[in-house]
Amino acid sequence: MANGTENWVMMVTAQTPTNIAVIKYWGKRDETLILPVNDSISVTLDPAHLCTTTTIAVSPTFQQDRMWLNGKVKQGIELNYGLTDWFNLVSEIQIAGSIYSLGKLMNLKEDESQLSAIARQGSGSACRSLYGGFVKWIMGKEENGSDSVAVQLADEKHWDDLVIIIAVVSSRQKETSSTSGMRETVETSLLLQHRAKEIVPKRILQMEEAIRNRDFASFSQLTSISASRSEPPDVKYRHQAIFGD
Ligand SMILES: C[C@@](O)(CCOP(=O)(O)OP(=O)(O)O)CC(=O)O
Repeated sequence: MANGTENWVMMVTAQTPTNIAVIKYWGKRDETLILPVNDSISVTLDPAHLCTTTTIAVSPTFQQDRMWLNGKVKQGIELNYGLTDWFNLVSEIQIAGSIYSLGKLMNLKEDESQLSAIARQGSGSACRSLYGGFVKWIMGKEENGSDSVAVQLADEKHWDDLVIIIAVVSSRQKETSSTSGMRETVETSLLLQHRAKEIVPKRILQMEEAIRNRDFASFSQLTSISASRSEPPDVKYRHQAIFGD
């Protein structure tokens, strides 16, 4: 306990990879435990190119919780410690995963369910960064989230000539956060439950097969359908002028 005379600082640093979803999750069934409405699959990016370096510091001399992101203080963060996060990428763009690297920092190696639960508190998709290669985040059914875990589908050597190019088209922070976008979708979308129950489970199986067979045509097609959140066929019945752009 702090008695006013102690001035120690304890620091731990961890580095974790980021991941990019190829079958995305969109919507949470529990916002506290961060439990998704559907399974998702991602590719973990090579940490030699993209990663997050997180340093956490605790000290009885710290007066308040503070967080720095890429060297700048972030406001409105409530933590019981000082935390610095560095992305080796220019901005806070949407590359899912690893934001606080919490599981790794706490060094909980044994229990996969606990690791996923802790990583999810940083950002739901962060639990997929616990493994390299291709990773599935199983949504789980239990109310306490114990079966909502990340599992590795194939390691990083399985498809080693697959190259992912990240093109940063804007460094502006996105206007709607994933958290609020998902909340609004869960509250208002008539199609979300249909997507989660009927569409995604089939896509997950197709994607698993595409990864297993290193079938780039299917892999890329499934990835782009999942990213656009619209369904083929992409038929526009109205003239372009009606859309007003
Ligand atoms: C579209 C997504 O990238 C959304 C990721 O959302 P987050 O997991 O980053 O959301 P929060 O937990 O609210 O921080 C889809 C995905 O990565 O599966």
